[in-house]
Amino acid sequence: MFYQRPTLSKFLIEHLRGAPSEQDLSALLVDVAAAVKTIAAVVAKGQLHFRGEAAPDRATVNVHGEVQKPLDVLTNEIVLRHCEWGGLVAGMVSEELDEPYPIPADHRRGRYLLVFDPLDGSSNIDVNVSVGSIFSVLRHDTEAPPGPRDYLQPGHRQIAAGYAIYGPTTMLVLTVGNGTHGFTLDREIGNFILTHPDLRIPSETSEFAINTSNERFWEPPVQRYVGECKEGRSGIRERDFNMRWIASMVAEVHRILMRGGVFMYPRDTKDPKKPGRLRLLYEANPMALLVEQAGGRGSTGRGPLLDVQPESIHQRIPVVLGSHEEVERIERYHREFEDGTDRPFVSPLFNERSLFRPEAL
Ligand SMILES: O=P(O)(O)OC[C@H]1O[C@](O)(COP(=O)(O)O)[C@@H](O)[C@@H]1O
Ligand SMILES: [Mg+2]
Ligand SMILES: [Mg+2]
Repeated sequence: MFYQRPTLSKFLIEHLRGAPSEQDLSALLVDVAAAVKTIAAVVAKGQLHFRGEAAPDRATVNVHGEVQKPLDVLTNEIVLRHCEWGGLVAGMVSEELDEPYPIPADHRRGRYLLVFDPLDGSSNIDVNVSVGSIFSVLRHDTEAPPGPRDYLQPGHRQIAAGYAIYGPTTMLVLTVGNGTHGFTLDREIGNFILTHPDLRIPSETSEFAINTSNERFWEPPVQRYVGECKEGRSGIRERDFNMRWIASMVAEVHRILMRGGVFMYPRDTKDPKKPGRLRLLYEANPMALLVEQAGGRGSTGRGPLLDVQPESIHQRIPVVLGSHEEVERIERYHREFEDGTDRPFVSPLFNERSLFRPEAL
């Protein structure tokens, strides 16, 4: 089948033409895309994949203390095997590995570091809901093999970032620093085709995504923001909001890139040892870059995500991202909370237009 639209390889050649130092980057991204195609095929098979084989009977636990599903382990292997041999990466960090993955001694080492979450939203696998993979590429401009500290680069140093979403269609959404672009996998010809060039996130939204079962653990600025959204047209926002929660960050960010919205996994007090749920290097940073390249904003609630200096490879971070004006509003609520000028959140039962407001009783 012949397409007028560019394939991923053609797009990369055109977009990286002016950057001779990044010649190998397109080759690496093509390797990542090959891994994504393999994962798409495996995910699509579901339980059929393990038919007749010993589906692992002993659950393993990753560095985060989370039970690894067989597909977490398998998809991690798929990315490592596709990307370790091409002489393009110097090392890799994965959500599923305690330590950075060193390139085997008999393979050539390249000048890039690949960090990834091979299967995001894996709790959705058993219920056949969209999952994804997330990745980010950093530079490693030295001959020496990378140590853990070499991966601790702030998000604005990413030279490429992307995710794959395994939904009704498989898509690869990518940035190499000049916009965010979506490619759809044509399974018959095995190619990613540019179907969504230059995605733009509307700056305002009436849709938010947050796990409200954690509401009692949120900080006041987040309670204030979500409370005001829920008040809808009877509150200070003067319009109704809609809410979504897919429990798969890839699917939430994809929706935001397609039609706007705001996604939050904020700091909470559920587990005081954890400053957030999502991981900085391979979840928050790549998504923040994709969102910012599409005109949105990525924040911790207190400042830009892409400016955070990582302290460890599996560090967690609060995440607020999506439509620019909404994220700025949430940041303002955090500032007002910290300097004591915030408006205390008043239940809708007692707001200005309610019959139940204290002075009306
Ligand atoms: O259990 P919750 O609060 O719904 O968490 C959902 C979040 O966890 C994640 O699934 C974490 O990713 P992993 O599946 O890679 O651990 C995010 O995609 C999602 O936003
Ligand atoms: Mg994840
Ligand atoms: Mg994962």
